[in-house]
Amino acid sequence: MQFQDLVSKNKEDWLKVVKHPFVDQIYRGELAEEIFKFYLLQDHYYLNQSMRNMAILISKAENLKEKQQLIDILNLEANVEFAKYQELLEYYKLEAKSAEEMELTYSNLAYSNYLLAVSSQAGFAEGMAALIPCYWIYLKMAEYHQHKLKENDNQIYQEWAAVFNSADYKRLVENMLAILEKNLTEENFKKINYHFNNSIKFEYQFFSDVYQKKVWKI
Ligand SMILES: Cc1ncc(C[n+]2csc(CCO)c2C)c(N)n1
Repeated sequence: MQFQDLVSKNKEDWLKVVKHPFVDQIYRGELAEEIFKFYLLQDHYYLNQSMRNMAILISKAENLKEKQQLIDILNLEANVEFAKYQELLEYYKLEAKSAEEMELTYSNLAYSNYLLAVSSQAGFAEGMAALIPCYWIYLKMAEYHQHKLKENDNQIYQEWAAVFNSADYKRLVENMLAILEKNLTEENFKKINYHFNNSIKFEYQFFSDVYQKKVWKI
């Protein structure tokens, strides 16, 4: 079994994420600033949880090479993406809040806790399968919308997009895919696909809630 089998099987769903209006508009420079600011605050929480999740996966990695690769990715997350978010929050004079102090979207709370639950309670391969859409889909988004940046005169959105369009980022994602592929078998494919698909759906819902600025209310 190969990563490509997961890609084909889930194509209809992941293309919906890639083509979500939030993504199209950010690459065109047309996304309303209010929505972007809302995304930043929600995503700040998500990234914090995502770093915890990576730490769990690092602890479960099978060998030194996999550990080193995952540590590199955590390093990128902490020192590139998360650092960029801190800068952006300062630029917009926004203050990142803890979960108890902010209103989260339902999908943000559900997705970040889903990742932590799979990583801590299921095996290493399942944890990787649940986590990979988060990285891989941002690469697919970059590939699909990159050409729109030429006419995008929003400097902030350009900088945001640049994080996911570097050779370094591509290499890190490819390393993750190789780790998953090594752990993919006929026997575990169904389970792996289940987690991969759930996270793709969570990515869609994350954008969808943010696009509507829809916090969790009953
Ligand atoms: C909901 C949500 N899903 C995925 C990402 C993208 N992302 C999160 S961590 C990471 C690794 C590199 O820092 C990447 C690409 C996001 N920001 N928000």
